Amino acid sequence: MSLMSNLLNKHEIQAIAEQVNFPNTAFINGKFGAAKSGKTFATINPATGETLTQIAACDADDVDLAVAKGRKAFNSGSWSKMHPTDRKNTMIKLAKLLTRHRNELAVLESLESGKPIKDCLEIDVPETIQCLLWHAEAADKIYDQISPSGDVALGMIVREPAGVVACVLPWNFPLMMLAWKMGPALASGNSVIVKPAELTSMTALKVAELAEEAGIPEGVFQVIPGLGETAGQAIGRHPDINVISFTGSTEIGRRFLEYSAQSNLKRVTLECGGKNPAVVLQDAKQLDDIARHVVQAAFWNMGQNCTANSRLIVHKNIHDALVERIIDRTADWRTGDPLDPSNALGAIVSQEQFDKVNGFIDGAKKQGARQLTKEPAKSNGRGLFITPTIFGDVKPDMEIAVDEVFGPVMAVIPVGSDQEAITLANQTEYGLQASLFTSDVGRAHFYSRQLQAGTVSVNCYSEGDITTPFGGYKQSGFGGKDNSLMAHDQYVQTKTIWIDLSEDHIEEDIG
Ligand SMILES: NC(=O)C1=CN([C@@H]2O[C@H](COP(=O)(O)OP(=O)(O)OC[C@H]3O[C@@H](n4cnc5c(N)ncnc54)[C@H](O)[C@@H]3O)[C@@H](O)[C@H]2O)C=CC1
Ligand code: BAL
Repeated sequence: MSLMSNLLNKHEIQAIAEQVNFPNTAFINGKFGAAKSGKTFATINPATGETLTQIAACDADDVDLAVAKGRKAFNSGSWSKMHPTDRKNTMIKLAKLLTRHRNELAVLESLESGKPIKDCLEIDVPETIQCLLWHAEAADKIYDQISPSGDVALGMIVREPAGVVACVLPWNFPLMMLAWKMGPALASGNSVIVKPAELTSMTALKVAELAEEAGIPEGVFQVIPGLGETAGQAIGRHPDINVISFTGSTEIGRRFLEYSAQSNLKRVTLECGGKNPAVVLQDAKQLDDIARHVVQAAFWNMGQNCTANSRLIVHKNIHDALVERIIDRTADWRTGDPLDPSNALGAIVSQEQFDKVNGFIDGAKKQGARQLTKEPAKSNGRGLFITPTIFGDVKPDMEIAVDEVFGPVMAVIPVGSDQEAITLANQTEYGLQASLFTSDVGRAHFYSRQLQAGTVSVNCYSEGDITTPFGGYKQSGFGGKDNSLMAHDQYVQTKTIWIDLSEDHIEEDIG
């Protein structure tokens, strides 16, 4: 199956946008329907301010129903005890359906999130499909273990699905984060309940439609859109959910730990914020390449990325030459209509985020940071646009050097030595990702070990790929990893089965 998305032209994209149906009802036990309360909330196109549709606002009653149906499906074995090869094939069928609907998914994703359509077509949708396929393939390739317990016993360590899993999603990569979680959770045999972020519910609901068509049994994959305070909290506190896999802010991640402690001690895995550094050592060469990576790292997805490199920590000897190149490169990142495939950046996801990012920009100016790029274009009158903004001479204690901005804002911090660069890079409560640039392989090894981050990319900006575990150190994450086979560990529990093989026992049995 080809995962390559043909990049459509502007007119073709517009035509899809005009015809596409907006999925807006919850998907519980194989049926689409309104929330029990009948309540809805608006989903808004951040590029135009228009309301796209009203989405079912699920709350505790809907969560109760979905969990009951998920548990029933789990206990029935319709999925949990299905032969792993059949689970694999069903998930592959889903991936094929996603491929068939890839353009529609990309347009829905762009419309509700403001993400540039080029990214949706070339990155988000293909990687979503690849992720589901990769985990599907793993379903019948992960083995249980036999312990080294000698001849007197057979110690079997078996992996069993955890049960009912809830995935609580962010809005910055709605489809990709869905796939990162539903892929391994379904492949391991769980019943999966998804709560999309309230800003971006539609693509998860479209996936539900396709999951049904693929033949995933009812109750096994359910989507309950809703607000964090209501649906999210009800999930967090539910006594019959076994695992919650969360991506979002550290503040809400912390709350899920509280919910768990106050309810049934459900397992919680957290993928939270970051204040990620790009560290450029004194010996770094290839400044053009470095500038390309640093700009991508800071501004991709309008900087709304948990691994955004929002701090550039650069040795003073190469500072000017590098910063000049970065400013030149930034001009290539055209910001505008997300549905125009020639734009690299789209809209900021919501008014709240837009105000928050502008607050950081204003704060940086007040605190004395030097604005190196033009005054950011803050809006086209209707939509929420902020052009890439770079501040120089940033002091390590300024807000933009400390807080997660989650917008297209880069803080440049000059340093006098490589060790100072590493010390500053680690001077944060977060530890998700760090990029390190050096021309010396020894330094690369030495300093990448010193960086306190779940992923360190050397001479590039990267989060790794589907084969490498993703998750943070410190307050960036907790409890498990996304991606790679380790992701499956989030969604299984291990059981020891100890079978006595001692001679006494056998003689007794034989009589
Ligand atoms: N690590 C990451 O990838 C992300 C980080 N963020 C950070 O978080 C900041 C705030 O963005 P938000 O959308 O507000 O993220 P958030 O952390 O509030 O939302 C993430 C998910 O948690 C749910 N949620 C919110 N409040 C809840 C509650 N009280 N109980 C249970 N569930 C709840 C939301 O509905 C959503 O599904 C951003 O400015 C950014 O700094 C946001 C999204 C993704
Ligand atoms: N960049 C993938 C994870 C996240 O931003 O939440």
